[in-house]
Amino acid sequence: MAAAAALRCNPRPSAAVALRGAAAAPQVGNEAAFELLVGATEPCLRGRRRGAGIRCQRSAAASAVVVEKKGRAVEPAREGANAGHTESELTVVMKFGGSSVASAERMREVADLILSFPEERPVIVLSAMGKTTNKLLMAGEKAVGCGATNVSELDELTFIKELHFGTIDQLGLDRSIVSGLSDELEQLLKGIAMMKELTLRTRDYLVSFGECMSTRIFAALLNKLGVKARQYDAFEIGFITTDDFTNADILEATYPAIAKRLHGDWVTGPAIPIVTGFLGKGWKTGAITTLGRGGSDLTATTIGKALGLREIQVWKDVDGVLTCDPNIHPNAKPVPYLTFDEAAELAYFGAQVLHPQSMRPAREGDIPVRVKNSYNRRAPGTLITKARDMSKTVLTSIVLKSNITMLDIVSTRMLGQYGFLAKVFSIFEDLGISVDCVATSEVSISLTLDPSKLWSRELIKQANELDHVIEELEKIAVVHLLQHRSIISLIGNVQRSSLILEKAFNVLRTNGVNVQMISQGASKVNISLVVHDSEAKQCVQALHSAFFESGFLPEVNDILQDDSVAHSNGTVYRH
Ligand SMILES: Nc1ncnc2c1ncn2[C@@H]1O[C@H](COP(=O)(O)OP(=O)(O)O)[C@@H](O)[C@H]1O
Ligand SMILES: N[C@@H](CC(=O)OP(=O)(O)O)C(=O)O
Repeated sequence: MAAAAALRCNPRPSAAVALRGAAAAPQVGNEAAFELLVGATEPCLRGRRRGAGIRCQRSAAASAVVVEKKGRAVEPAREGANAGHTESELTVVMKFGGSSVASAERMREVADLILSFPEERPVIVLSAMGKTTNKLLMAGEKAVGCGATNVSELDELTFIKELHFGTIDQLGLDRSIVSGLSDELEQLLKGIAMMKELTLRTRDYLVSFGECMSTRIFAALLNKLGVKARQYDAFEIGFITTDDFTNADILEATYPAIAKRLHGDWVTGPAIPIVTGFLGKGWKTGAITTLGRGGSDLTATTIGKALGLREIQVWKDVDGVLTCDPNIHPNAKPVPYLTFDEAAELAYFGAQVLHPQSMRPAREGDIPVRVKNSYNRRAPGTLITKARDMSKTVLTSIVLKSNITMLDIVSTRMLGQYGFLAKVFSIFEDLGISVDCVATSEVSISLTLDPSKLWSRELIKQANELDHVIEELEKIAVVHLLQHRSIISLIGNVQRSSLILEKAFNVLRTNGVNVQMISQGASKVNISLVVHDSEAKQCVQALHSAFFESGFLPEVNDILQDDSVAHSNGTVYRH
């Protein structure tokens, strides 16, 4: 079986490039203890990779680890734990968010959780502890105006030091693990105070201390527990990004680079990799970048794709992706299955639970993503895959994105009809502003602007930025700027749009809400409605109650099984 797998994995061995020599080691069965694996000093015989990264194989005959560029895709069997992966390979990536590692107790629990999966050989991605990122940002803002001599007294700096040194003490670790970083952080804050300026580039350097500290502490904890672990700063191991500070995009070169580094280190000296989430290195500047708030999810899926892992797990403080934000509706329920498309729409349109870009690598590598609760391990969570049976799906989840800017743009007919749309969008392109939802008529366009892209510019400049957009648009159109709007996204099966919209508009009419724009059709899994901010939460609550708590969906499912309704173009059903 192993030999056959190896053959399939390396169809053109002559094209392979020798990476590193290594002595043969005995194969270890899947059932072998975790400690045995991480304690092993020799690489096992074979490994193979899927996805866009490199494929690695150690030839038994040549006694060398070989790496070759991805040729034709190799489909491993998926059945069973670690199916298709040999013992020399890392199998899953497990990402733990800030809430999962917020304290010494939580770190112990996460260590215990990881060790409760002895059959896995995981890569661990960690976020900063608890609210550290927010505290760092706050410290930076305060430093701008407090004067260098007062930096040491900043409450946020004291909080960060107490949290990290306190955690180290409680875990019985050595303070030197982070003392250098702590000094560097204080120096940086003094620098900001002296310059009286906090640029986006400095902001990214500043927040990087959170992940750099949490990963060092956690790696030290695992090592203390007798489990070999190795800490990595993502910006040192090949996470190459654009230089868009605070919202950088991962570049393609990242995949082979991190696969080479993580796999190479693993086969020469197996130790669980503990990688900083959220961080990268700008390809032009060489400076530390961040991937946008919540970006550790993206770090995890990038690693999953690069190494062709069996599964990507993101461990949160909720029982998976829920039917809506639990802060909006306490009765939100876990959604057991999602497709990458649904999850991507959901994330992009505001569900904080997943980073907006995080589904892309998973989809490209076709690696399943499991969203789990580190506070409730037994909860099944949400499994996100390429496809699922949508035949009985109507609505999956309701998402709210607030504080949206909307523009109504009506042509002054200075341009021909065919030139109007092109001109409008070229203005957004020139100014680098993303558009979320669009509705067009012959001579007008309504659209909403992506707040995260606006946010990524300095907040202070936002007003000027919009002024500039409007100034440009007014050369060809009459423009109305509508602020404080919200997008409510109904994620589900758009093939059932009549059913969804009939129910939704019923609810909105009952609540006296006027929809200001609707966007449907472009996405097969999302219908977006724009309402005023002041009505949005109440709308989501009412919609959630109507769709998920009133027995509506089970009733619809019953009807969908009835052929007569299946052919009734979606309009005949009971209320
Ligand atoms: N549809 C949703 N499903 C689940 N959680 C959601 C949803 N919308 C918003 N959330 C919020 O997202 C939080 C989890 O995301 P996040 O804080 O980024 O997790 P972590 O920091 O652990 O990665 C939850 O605590 C919840 O409050
Ligand atoms: N620490 C970063 C990155 C991150 O992903 O965090 P979390 O996983 O806790 O959402 C942030 O707060 O944005």
